[in-house]
Amino acid sequence: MNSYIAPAAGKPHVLLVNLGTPDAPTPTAVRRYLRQFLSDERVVDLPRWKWLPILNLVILPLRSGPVSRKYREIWTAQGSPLAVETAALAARLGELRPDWEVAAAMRYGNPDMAATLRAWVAAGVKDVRVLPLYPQYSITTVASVQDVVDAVAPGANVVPPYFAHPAWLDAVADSIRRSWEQHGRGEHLLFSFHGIPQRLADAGDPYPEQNAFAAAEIARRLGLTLEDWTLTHQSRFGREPWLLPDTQSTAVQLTLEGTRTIDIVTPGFAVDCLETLEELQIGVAAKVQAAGGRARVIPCLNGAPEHAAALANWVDRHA
Ligand SMILES: C=CC1=C(C)c2cc3[nH]c(cc4nc(cc5[nH]c(cc1n2)c(C)c5CCC(=O)O)C(CCC(=O)O)=C4C)c(C)c3C=C
Ligand SMILES: [Fe+2]
Ligand SMILES: [Fe+2]
Repeated sequence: MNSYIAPAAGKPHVLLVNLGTPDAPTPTAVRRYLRQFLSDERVVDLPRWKWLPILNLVILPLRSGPVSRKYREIWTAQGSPLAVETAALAARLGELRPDWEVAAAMRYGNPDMAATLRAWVAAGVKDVRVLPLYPQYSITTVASVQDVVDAVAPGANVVPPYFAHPAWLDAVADSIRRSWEQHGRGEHLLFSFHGIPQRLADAGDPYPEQNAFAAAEIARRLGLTLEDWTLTHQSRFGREPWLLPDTQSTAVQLTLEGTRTIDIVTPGFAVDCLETLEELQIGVAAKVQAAGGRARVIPCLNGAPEHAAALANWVDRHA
């Protein structure tokens, strides 16, 4: 025996988990992705006998084609923005913390979080930390990641939501300031968060309060008054009432009332994705322009060094 080499299994293993995205911007790949995503009872909590026929006979046949065309509009040479940016963030975190093994995975689609966790458990890794890339808790997102962890790596540590972490709040506020310096400051700032059904909020999902806290803390860091900003929700799905007010209606209403320039920031999304790049940057911006105004979407933190540093610090605190 010569020199001793510490086994890789001895390092803390940190898994960043994002929602997931299709493997290709095609109807077939989108269908496969939506089937897995929308079959999750945490996401759609209707009785299976009622939901699965609707999903398979109505939603998937009608939605896969049109949604694949939306993905096509934002697809990059490296792949889906959500996958590319999540991998970039994981790489940045790995550079920052060479003492950790860092990987990126998805709740739905690839790379599959369950497969990564099973491989780590099989390799004898003792210290596994899972960081869901959702700043705010929702049963529809974080509880679903927890389900997979409970099933395949029950000894792993799931790091709590970071919506109140000062370093993260500072990083988002700084990104808004930087956008203002580069492009000028809009007359109004919208904090746009992905929606959930109002019914889940009424039943106690803490998501709305965590969004409100984060938006108010970021606004405070920017010295904004209550007239300067509005919290809105986007990406409504299905027919039941979702959280209000809606991002697009609010942006158009503000424009019609005379606001000429609107900035939109999305502190519920760790990285840019279909919902920020297509729904907001393409869709909402066009509606605002048609109403005679201008909306600018501020990029997510993505692989920014301050983002990786804030998350590293948060993971450390919850070891
Ligand atoms: C009942 C349906 C849905 C709930 C509840 C929901 C909650 C939720 N979603 C995110 C983050 C993202 N969602 C994204 C896409 C997306 N979301 C839904 C449905 C629900 N989301 C669908 C059907 C889709 C796919 C696109 C479409 O068919 O319209 C994405 C982007 C994925 C990408 O590939 O870029 C993100 C991110 C959160 C944070 C959340 C609850 C808090
Ligand atoms: Fe969603
Ligand atoms: Fe959407």
